[in-house]
Amino acid sequence: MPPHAPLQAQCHSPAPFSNQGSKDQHSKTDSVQVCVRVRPPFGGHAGGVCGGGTFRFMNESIYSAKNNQTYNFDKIYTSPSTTQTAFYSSCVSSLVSKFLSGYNATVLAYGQTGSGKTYTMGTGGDEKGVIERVLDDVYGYKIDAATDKDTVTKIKVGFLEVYNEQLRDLLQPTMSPKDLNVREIDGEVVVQNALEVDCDDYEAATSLLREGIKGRITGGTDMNKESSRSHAIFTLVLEKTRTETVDTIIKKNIVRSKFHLVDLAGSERAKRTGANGARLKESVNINQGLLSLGKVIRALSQESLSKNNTTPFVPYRESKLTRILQDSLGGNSRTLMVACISPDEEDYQETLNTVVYASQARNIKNKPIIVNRIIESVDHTSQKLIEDKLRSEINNLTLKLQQDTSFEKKEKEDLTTQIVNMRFASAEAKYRLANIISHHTGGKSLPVPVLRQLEDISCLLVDEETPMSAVPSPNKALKRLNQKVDDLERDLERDEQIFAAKSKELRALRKHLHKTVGRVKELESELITMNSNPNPASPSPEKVKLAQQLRSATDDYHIQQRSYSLQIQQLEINISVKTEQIQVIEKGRDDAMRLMEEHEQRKRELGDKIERICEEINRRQGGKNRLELTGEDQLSVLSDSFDQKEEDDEELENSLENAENELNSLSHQIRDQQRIVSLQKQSVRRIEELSAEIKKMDAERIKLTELSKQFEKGFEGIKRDLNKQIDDYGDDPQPQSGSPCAPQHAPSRYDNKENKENVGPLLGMSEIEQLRKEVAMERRKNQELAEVNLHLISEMKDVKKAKTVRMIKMKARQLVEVPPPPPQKMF
Ligand SMILES: Nc1ncnc2c1ncn2[C@@H]1O[C@H](COP(=O)(O)OP(=O)(O)OP(=O)(O)O)[C@@H](O)[C@H]1O
Repeated sequence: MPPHAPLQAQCHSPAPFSNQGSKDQHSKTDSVQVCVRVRPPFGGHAGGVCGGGTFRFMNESIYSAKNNQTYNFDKIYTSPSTTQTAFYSSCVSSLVSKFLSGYNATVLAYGQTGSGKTYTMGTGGDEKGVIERVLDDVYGYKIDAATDKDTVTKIKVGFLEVYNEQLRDLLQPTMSPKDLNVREIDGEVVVQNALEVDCDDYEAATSLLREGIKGRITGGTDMNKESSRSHAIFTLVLEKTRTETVDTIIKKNIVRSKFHLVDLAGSERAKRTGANGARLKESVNINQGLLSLGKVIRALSQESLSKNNTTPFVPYRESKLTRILQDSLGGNSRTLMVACISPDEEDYQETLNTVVYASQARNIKNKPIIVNRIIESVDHTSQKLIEDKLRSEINNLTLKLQQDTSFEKKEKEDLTTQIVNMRFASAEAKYRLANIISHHTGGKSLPVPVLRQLEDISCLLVDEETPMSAVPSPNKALKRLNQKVDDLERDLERDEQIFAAKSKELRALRKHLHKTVGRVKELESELITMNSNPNPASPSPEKVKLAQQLRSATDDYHIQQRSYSLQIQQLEINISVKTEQIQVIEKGRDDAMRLMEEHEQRKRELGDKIERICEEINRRQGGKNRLELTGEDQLSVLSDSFDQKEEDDEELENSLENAENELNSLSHQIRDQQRIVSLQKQSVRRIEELSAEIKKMDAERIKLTELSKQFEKGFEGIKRDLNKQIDDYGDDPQPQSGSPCAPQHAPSRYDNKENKENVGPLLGMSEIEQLRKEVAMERRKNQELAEVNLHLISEMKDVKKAKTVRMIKMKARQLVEVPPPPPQKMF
């Protein structure tokens, strides 16, 4: 153990260190802060670096007499009586408050072995060092922050060690160093697979610190019998999540900051430690990390000193240590370097090295910023309340529409019955009219104009074929509305067209009725003039009855078939719309999957490329190490080949950086694609729903088609029977050609006994009068019903529109955030 000399009186006590900045240009808050701490001499010896005059210490600078140089710092602690508490509060505590407000922070302890790094940081021994004090403050803050109900504060702890250029996770010692890779993700340097443990309190965090310290690799050297042989990086992660809810949107503002507390391995030259064998290899690797750190510091300090702002190459990737500390040096962090030095005369060279090294670090400019992420999601509880409210509104509307619809449906059925009755009455009127004419003219021919008019009336009475189509049920439309949110507007338009067509039909019907009534009036006057003529023979009432039955059956058939065909048409439209929706959803999903696979493939290729480049770098690094091992004296001889290798390295570094950048951007794209795919996944449920609907509609369509065919068959049979019976009577009253022989049968209301009895053989004036009254009454009823119908249609339109708007809004809200459904089997 070498003799140690005590510090003398000219060593200054520390003045409060503040990150507000001191007088010179380097003290700005974004420069790396550097303070020097001199270890008290061992065994109370006097003399040494301070006392021997080798160095002269001032408040913020050190003068080296041997090379006549002055080195500036932010603060210098030379007094043996500087306590850990005083050092922490004057030097480190201001960094903690920055960390708590969201900035990244770093404290690095640098210096030769035995100079007090471990003592200062508290990564060994019993003294409470910087790390525990930082934890004290941070957990104190956490307790204070707990009063803010909108903010959740989480603290995580990680503890790594870089030993022999390999990473070790001190919180999971069994983890293989090969699985710990340094990567840059979203602009943040992270060690993949390294443990970050959630620690709720100070005790939990300090116990992890102790556990990690136990696992650290130490060993005895000539200079320190318990020397740390690795770089130890204790990391605190603070995550503050502030949550706000506006309407149904939950907004999370997450601020994440990192605090690296680094105890570097001793910076002394390998030969001074008296190391050989494994210890020598360790020393070389330690030096390698520190050498790279030195290069990074030199490059960054040149960058900030350069007048033309040229950016030299910064070899962060040269060692694991510099890669992890990339943010702390020249990046997004507030950084403090504690340069620990020994007071002993014999450590002069190491002390000078440390002083030079550390003073360079002061030139590094960092760019600290607070990084926050905002995540928005849907508040499902309030959304559910709104949905429930909307659902109950929809139910009310449905109920109302059902009531309206059943009323409307009944009215329409009545109307249909009345129209059919009226047609029957018209046909009967025509027949009776023919009888009356024949009776009054006694078989003589009528004047031509009278015959024409009679023909017209006859056509009008018999050829009335205005079909009755079923009015689409608003209730059905409402159900469709619920099922097909995407087609709401199209549905509405289609419904309006149907309503318009229906109204047109009703108008045409009224017009026909009007004409019929007019004709009946004209007929009346004609009949009065012809009253004196005798009554000719009339066709048998049975035949007339048969003809009426046939006509009635034909009418019913038409009405029913028309209704079937409209329903089938509507179903086919719905099926094709839904099929189209399925195709669109499936195409989108397939495209996203294909893109993602392509990206994954590219990512694998890039990963392989990066691996190859890293291997190449390691191979070259091995070569460089061998060069260094040949001894310091031969370094100058080999410097040329070393420089060449560095240039090659630079090239490799660049291509590695490019590959990593590409990999990063690919990862972003993949994440985006994954988001799209997870959104697409919810479409699977939609596809299933749509498919079920299509299946149901298809079954309905087949059923309707079948019914229609059966109906046609039945009608053909009835028609054949009736025609045969009519033919058997041998004379004329066949249905007119205007009644196209179309299919159908529904059990005819004219088949029953009561109706048969009501058919009289001939029409007299009183019957015509009666008919006229009936027609007028029907017309009035029709008008009233048409008005009711129009009123209903306009009400339905309003209701539908309002519902459409609500549904579209609801759909839009659902689309804003729907939690990705669990992966499902694709349809
Ligand atoms: N400021 C200080 N006050 C009192 N004792 C100190 C101080 N600094 C260091 N020491 C003591 O000096 C010895 C060496 O210090 P320490 O182990 O911290 O050195 P180190 O730089 O971490 O060495 P290594 O790099 O080999 O791990 C320890 O016994 C420590 O207690």
